[in-house]
Amino acid sequence: MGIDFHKSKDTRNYRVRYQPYCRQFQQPLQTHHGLWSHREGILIQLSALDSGDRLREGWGEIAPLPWFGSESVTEALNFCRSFPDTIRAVDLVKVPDRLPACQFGFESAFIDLHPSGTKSNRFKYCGLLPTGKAALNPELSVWRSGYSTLKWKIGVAEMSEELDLFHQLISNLPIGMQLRLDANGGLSTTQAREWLGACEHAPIEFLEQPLAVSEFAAMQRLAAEYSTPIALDESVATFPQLVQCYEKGWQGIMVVKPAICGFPSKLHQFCHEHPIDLVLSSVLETAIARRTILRLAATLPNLHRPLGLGTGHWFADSAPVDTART
Ligand SMILES: O=C(O)CCC(=O)c1ccccc1C(=O)O
Ligand SMILES: [Mg+2]
Repeated sequence: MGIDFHKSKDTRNYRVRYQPYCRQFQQPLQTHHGLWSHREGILIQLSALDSGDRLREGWGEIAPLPWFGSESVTEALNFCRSFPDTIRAVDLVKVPDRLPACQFGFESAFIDLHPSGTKSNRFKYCGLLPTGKAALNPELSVWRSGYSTLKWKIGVAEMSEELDLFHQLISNLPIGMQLRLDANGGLSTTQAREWLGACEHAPIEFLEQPLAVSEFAAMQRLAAEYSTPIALDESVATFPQLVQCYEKGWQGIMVVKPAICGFPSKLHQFCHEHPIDLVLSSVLETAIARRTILRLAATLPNLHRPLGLGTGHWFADSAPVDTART
């Protein structure tokens, strides 16, 4: 990950193959952005014979999240079709900034070809609860999966109804369990204040993206006024946005979804040069992108917060996707 693959000495020609996929969720995920029922993406495979005539393969994944400002799967697929079917590491610069999920996918495949022996890190994870009343079901597997932190979506239903569920959820939380609340930018300033008031004496790790991306200054004011931390998510979706929020003086938590944040090497470098309070988070990608994210996590400094990757139970077919055809 420390290697910048744009300047890599790897001059080999790799054959590129790609395979679109679609995975159904066990149940749709309800967020302020709407109802989401399946994940579509593209698996990337690079292959070449090495000097000893052994086949070398690297895998990457493009898992866009257009409602967060990344490209769509169609745009990603059009790019894959237009890209040469043989590439070298230096060709990564040709993946433009308007396609951050493609930047992640293609560089991931190169990283996979050059695995560096990183220390194995045992991380804590945050499990994703279903939205609304469903979270209260004690039979849910997330309650028994050993998570120390759970995330619950808000900004979806009527405020009073959600607050009522919130109090029930809090009173049922096991001792020591923390909760992340994620509004996906769906609250007004007044509602955000009401939520932050309700969080005051509850075990809330942070309130994620309470307001719309355009409300940066208002989120800075909320962060200064309340004891519950505010985390940015949609506001820092892509790498240029992350840099911009940092430069505008955001000192709070940043939830970064590597799969839509552009080149992992750029994120790696930025995190090494700047002391950011980082949470890595899933976009409900497959095991391929997850592997890249875990490799990245193992190389980052100050990654003290549980990883937002506790989403495996979301898929109906939880077997890892490990084959690709063209
Ligand atoms: O970050 C996590 O803990 C879980 C992942 C998550 O919440 C999520 C998953 C897919 C798309 C958007 C989001 C989000 O954080 O808003
Ligand atoms: Mg979020």
